[in-house]
Amino acid sequence: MAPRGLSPNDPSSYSRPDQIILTNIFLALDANFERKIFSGNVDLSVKKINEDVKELILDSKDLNIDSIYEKETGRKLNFTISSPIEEFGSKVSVELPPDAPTEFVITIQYETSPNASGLQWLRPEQTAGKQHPYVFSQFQAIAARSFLPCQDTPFVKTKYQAVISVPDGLTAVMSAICDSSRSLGGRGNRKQLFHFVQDIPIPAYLIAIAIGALESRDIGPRSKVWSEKEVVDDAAYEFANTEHQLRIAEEICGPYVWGRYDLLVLPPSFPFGGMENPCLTFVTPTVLAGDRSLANVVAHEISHSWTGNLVTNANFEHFWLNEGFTMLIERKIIGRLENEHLQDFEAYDGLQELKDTIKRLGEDNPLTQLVVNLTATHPDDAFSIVPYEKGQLFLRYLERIVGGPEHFEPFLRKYFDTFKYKSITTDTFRNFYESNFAHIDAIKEIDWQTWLYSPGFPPEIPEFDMSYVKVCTDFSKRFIEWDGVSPIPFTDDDVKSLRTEQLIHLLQKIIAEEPQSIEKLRQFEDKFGLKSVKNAEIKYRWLRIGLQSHWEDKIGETLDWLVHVGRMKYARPLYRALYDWEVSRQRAIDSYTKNKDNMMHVLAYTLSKDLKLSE
Ligand SMILES: CC/C=C\C/C=C\C[C@@H](O)/C=C/C=C/C=C\[C@@H](O)CCCC(=O)O
Ligand SMILES: [Zn+2]
Repeated sequence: MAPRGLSPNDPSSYSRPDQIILTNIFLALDANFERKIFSGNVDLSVKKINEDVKELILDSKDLNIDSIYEKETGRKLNFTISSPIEEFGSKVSVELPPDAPTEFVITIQYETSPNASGLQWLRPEQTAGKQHPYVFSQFQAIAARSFLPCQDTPFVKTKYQAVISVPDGLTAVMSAICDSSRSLGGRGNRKQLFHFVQDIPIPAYLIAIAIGALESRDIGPRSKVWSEKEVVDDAAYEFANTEHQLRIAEEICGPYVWGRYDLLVLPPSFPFGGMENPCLTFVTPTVLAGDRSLANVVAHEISHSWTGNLVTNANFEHFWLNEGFTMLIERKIIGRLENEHLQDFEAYDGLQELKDTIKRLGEDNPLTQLVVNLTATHPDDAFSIVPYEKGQLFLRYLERIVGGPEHFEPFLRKYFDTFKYKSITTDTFRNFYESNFAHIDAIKEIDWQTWLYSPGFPPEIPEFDMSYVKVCTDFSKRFIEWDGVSPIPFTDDDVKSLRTEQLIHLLQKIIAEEPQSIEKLRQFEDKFGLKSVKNAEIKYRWLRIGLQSHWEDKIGETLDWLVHVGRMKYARPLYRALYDWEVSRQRAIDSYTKNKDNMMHVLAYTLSKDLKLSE
């Protein structure tokens, strides 16, 4: 448990941007794969808000800080580093010279730790090509402080530039524009330099880096896909609709300001489906289904170009502002890209997952509120789909109250335009909505208090178009009522008639049912071709169904899969299911213990709690 930080703006940060605020970050770092560290300098430009401020407080985690000095004069600055508070890291207090001007630059010489919570260093054998090492970052929510000393709060947004030196033969990419004219190594050089510029102010959690044997393919006028060469062509196929999605997003949200929209497909230990790093979305290889059926992850990350990256939650208590809006825009993109039935189908599917999550967490659990209190809670411990799905339901409700998309979408564009480059809280959004729709009487009936601050189910569930749901409900009923002795109640045509999304939904429905007999599951697996299924959303649900029905064959299959796949969305529920069954519990713990050093920190940390190995 961490006490609320000193910051009045953010319980997860030590920093005091109300006193003195970062205005620019310049990183000059060397990537050392032997030692698994970055080392070098960061120049932090700062601006006093209070002229009497005596110290600059920065967040850090496991950083080895060598020296801090004023850049212009070279004067050394005294600093102290507090003892760390668990996952929150240490407070770095830098003494400011009494005559420091209002704006100045400090240089910090430092190196990261091999255990940096925001970085994963992979040995060559852990990569697709097996020849070269790889490192990637995941800084949301508060792991940027393990890469650089900074004000690690989304309240603070800065531009950044970086010069990264990497071993010859490897390529560095960042959440910025690469200045390729300056990013040259030269034959025979041991190291090559990559230069990056991010000219739009972003919070520290959106700084991102990956270095590996990367190749790229153009997939549109402003997009490339990057990955190791073993997967780059599959990735280019899967994401071929990116430009189309970007154009639809611009119709809904306004101009795309980030210049490039590239994608990086990471190794399978990447812990999330996607991460909206500006200019370069990071994406898990588990979305490479081979049939573009999981491209909604890209619609989601594209949406973040406005929701989260332009208009940002001021701290992670207001995370729903990032994710609820993103889910809304994601589904609007799907609606226009495909059809409105699918938009509603996905929203309905999300509602089922929300119900399961609220049931699991408990209806009175404060973490099921839209706005949460993170005073004593680490953001990683608060993370769930609640801000995503409950947030999206709230926005759909707010949209309906004011007369539907025709009125709400122009409002959304105005909202993005008004608050672009800023970080805001829920109150700012509420005031903006209420003043924009002051002429609509119906808004008086909105129960903001319950929607925002009450735990449990949302006060109102919209009516969804059920065209795609009906067949899933019918299939699920047929399966559940089937005795397993008579012939399986599905024809080959039935199987072919289902869209991938419907099969996923059908499996989700079966998860919510009582355990099924293994004989039924075997026949279902054959009929629907689930044994060697490539689609990770299907595989994950099928493994869950197998485990909850105590099908022993599925224990080994699950553990084998999870040795490589670190996506939290799959790994956590599957590990929990293994833990819940006494037959698989010890095997799950043994497998976790053996593999945890190969997992990204956020997964190892949350799994240790799921497996009751830590508090
Ligand atoms: C109320 C919750 C408060 C704070 C949570 C914020 C961050 C938590 C941290 O664990 C990082 C989350 C990063 C998420 C990135 C991408 C997601 O959208 C992926 C969703 C799951 C998936 O598809 O794999
Ligand atoms: Zn998101």
